[in-house]
Amino acid sequence: MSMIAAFYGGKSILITGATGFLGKVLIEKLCRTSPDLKVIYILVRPKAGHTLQQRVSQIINTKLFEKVREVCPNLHEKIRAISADLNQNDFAISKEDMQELLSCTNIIFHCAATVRFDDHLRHAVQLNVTATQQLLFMASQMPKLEAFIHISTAFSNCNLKHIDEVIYPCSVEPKKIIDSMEWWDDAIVDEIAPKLMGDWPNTYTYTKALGEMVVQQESGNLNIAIIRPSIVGATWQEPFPGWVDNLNGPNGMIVAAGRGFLRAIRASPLAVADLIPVDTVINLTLAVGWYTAVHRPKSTLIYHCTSGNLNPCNWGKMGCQVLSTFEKIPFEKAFRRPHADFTANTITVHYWNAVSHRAPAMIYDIYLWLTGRKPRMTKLMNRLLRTISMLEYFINRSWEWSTYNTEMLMSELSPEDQRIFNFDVRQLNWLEYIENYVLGVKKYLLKEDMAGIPEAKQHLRRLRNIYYLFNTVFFLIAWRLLIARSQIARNVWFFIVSFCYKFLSYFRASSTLKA
Ligand SMILES: CCCCCCCCCCCCCCCCCCCC(=O)SCCNC(=O)CCNC(=O)[C@H](O)C(C)(C)COP(=O)(O)OP(=O)(O)OC[C@H]1O[C@@H](n2cnc3c(N)ncnc32)[C@H](O)[C@@H]1OP(=O)(O)O
Ligand SMILES: NC(=O)C1=CN([C@@H]2O[C@H](COP(=O)(O)OP(=O)(O)OC[C@H]3O[C@@H](n4cnc5c(N)ncnc54)[C@H](OP(=O)(O)O)[C@@H]3O)[C@@H](O)[C@H]2O)C=CC1
Repeated sequence: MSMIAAFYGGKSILITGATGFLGKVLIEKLCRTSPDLKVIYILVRPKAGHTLQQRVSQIINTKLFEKVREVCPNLHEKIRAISADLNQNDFAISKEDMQELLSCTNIIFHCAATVRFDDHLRHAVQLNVTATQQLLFMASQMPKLEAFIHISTAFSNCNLKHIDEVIYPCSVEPKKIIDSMEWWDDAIVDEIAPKLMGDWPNTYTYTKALGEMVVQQESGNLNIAIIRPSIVGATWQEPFPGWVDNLNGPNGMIVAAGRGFLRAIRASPLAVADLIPVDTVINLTLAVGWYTAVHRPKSTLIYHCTSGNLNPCNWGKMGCQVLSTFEKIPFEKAFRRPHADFTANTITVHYWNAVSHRAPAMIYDIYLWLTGRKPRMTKLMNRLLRTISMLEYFINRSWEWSTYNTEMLMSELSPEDQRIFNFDVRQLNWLEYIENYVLGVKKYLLKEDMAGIPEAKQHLRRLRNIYYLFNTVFFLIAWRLLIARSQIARNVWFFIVSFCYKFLSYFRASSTLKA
C-alpha cells in the first residue's frame, strides 16, 4: 500500500494555479492515486465568456484526464472550483467560500504565479509576492492545516552559480516593496525596477526570490516546504509520455524550430539544459506534501527539482535530438526546413538573424503582398526574436543545484512509493524523453494528426527544391552583376572557364590515346 496515496485519502486540498501547466498534472495525479480524497478546492479566476464550471470541464474533459476519468468516475464532484482572483484583497472570495476553506483545508499547494519574464514589476510583485503573503495569512487561520507547499523556481537565485537548498536574502525586504507598491506610481516603479532587480535578469525570477523570503518570514507555526523546479518540460511517463499544453520555455522553441522559423540560436552547446519533466515535479510535490505533514520538519525545507547534477544533458545534445526527431516526425506547414545552429558568437548571431530569420521573412512578406495577402511574417519573426532574447540568459549558462533534501526524501520513501511517486531523474533516458517531447508538442500542443506525416515530408522536399532553386538563381544573378561591374571578377571568370576547358581537353586527349 502506498503511504503517500493513503495519506491524501479523505483530505481536503486547496490548490492555486490549478488551471496552469503544473496544476493540471497535480490534480490528475492526486485524483488517480488517491481517488478517495475528500475534495480539491481550486481557486479559479473568472474569465470572460466562461463560467467556473466550464473552465473545470474544459480541463477534466481533455486527454490528460482520460485515465483518471476511469479510476474516479465522480471526478466532477471531487473538484470544487472557487471563484477567486489572487490580485484582489482577500482574493475576492465570497464569505461562505472563505469560511469553508478556512475550516476544512488540510493541505495547500500554492502553484499560481505569473511566469512571464517581461511582466511589469508591480503585477509580478502582486501575484508572486503579495498573493503569497495573503495566502500564508489565510493558512495561519486554518485549524486543520497540515502542510503548505509553495512552488518556486530553481532560477529564483539565478544570479548565483552554485545554489544550495536554502533561502538567499534579497537586498530590499519584500514587505518594504509590497508597501511601496501602494504609493509608487508606474513611472517610479519603472525607474526603480532595474535598481531593485540588480543582477536578476527579469521580474519573474526576482519576484519568485522575494516570494520565498515572504514564505520564510511569514511561516509562523505552519508546516511549510518550498519546491524549486528548473525548466519544466513535457511529461516523462505519466499519465502518458510527451504531454504538454503551452508555449512556455522550450515548447515554443521546439514549435518555432520544427516549423522552420527558428534556425539558429545564441546558446552554449555545452551548457547544461536543466530540464525536468512535469510529472517528476508533481511526484516530488506530492511526496513533499506527505513528508511535511507527517514528519513535520523543524524548519522550512527546500527541495531542488533539477536534473543537472544527477543526470546532465546539454543544449547541444538536446538540439541534435530535437532535429533528428523532426526528420522522422516533421511538423506540418513548415515555413522552411528545420535546421539548428548553436553559436555563442555575437557577430555570427547577427549574421544568422539577418540571413536565416529576417531575410526569408521579408521575402515571404513580399510574396504575400504581391499575391494580395496581408504580410505577417516579419512581425511574427520579430516577436520570436524578442522571445529568444529573453530565453538566452538561461541557455548560455550552467548552474549547480545541490539536491540533498530531494535525495534524502527519496530514501525515506517505501519501494512502492518510489515507484508510484518516482522523482529519480537518474532513470531518465534523455534521447527517448526528447523524442517523446517533440512528438507530444506535435500531437497535444499543435494538435496535428500523425496521418499527416507523409504530406509533411513531401512539403519539406518541396521546400528543399525551392531552396536549391532559389540559391542557384541568386548565385547566377549575383555573379552576372559582378562580372558586369568588376574587371577582377571577369578575370576570375575567364580563368575558371579556361581552366575547365583545358582540363576537359586533357581528359579527352588522354582517353583518345588509351583507345
Ligand atoms: C535553433 C534550433 C533550436 C532547436 C530547439 C532546441 C530547444 C531549445 C530550447 C531552448 C529553450 C530554453 C528555455 C529556457 C527557459 C527558462 C525558464 C525558466 C523556468 C521558469 O521558472 S518559468 C517558466 C517559463 N516561463 C516562460 O517561459 C514564459 C516566457 N514567456 C514570456 O515571458 C512571454 O510570453 C513572452 C515570451 C515575453 C512573449 O510576450 P508577448 O510578446 O507579450 O506575447 P504573448 O505572451 O502575449 O503571446 C503572444 C502570442 O505569441 C505566442 N507565444 C508566446 N510565447 C511564445 C513562444 N515562446 N513561442 C512561440 N509563440 C509564443 C502566444 O501563444 C500568442 O499567440 P496568439 O496566437 O494567442 O497571439
Ligand atoms: N513552467 C515552468 O517551466 C516552471 C514553473 N515554475 C513554477 O510553477 C508554478 C506553476 O507554473 P505553471 O503551471 O507553468 O504556470 P502557468 O502559467 O501555466 O499557470 C499559472 C496559474 O496561475 C493562475 N493565476 C495567474 N494569475 C492569477 C490570478 N490573478 N488569480 C488566480 N489565479 C491566477 C493561472 O490561472 P489562469 O488559468 O486563470 O490564467 C494558472 O492557473 C509557478 O509558481 C511557477 O513559478 C517553476 C519552474 C519552472
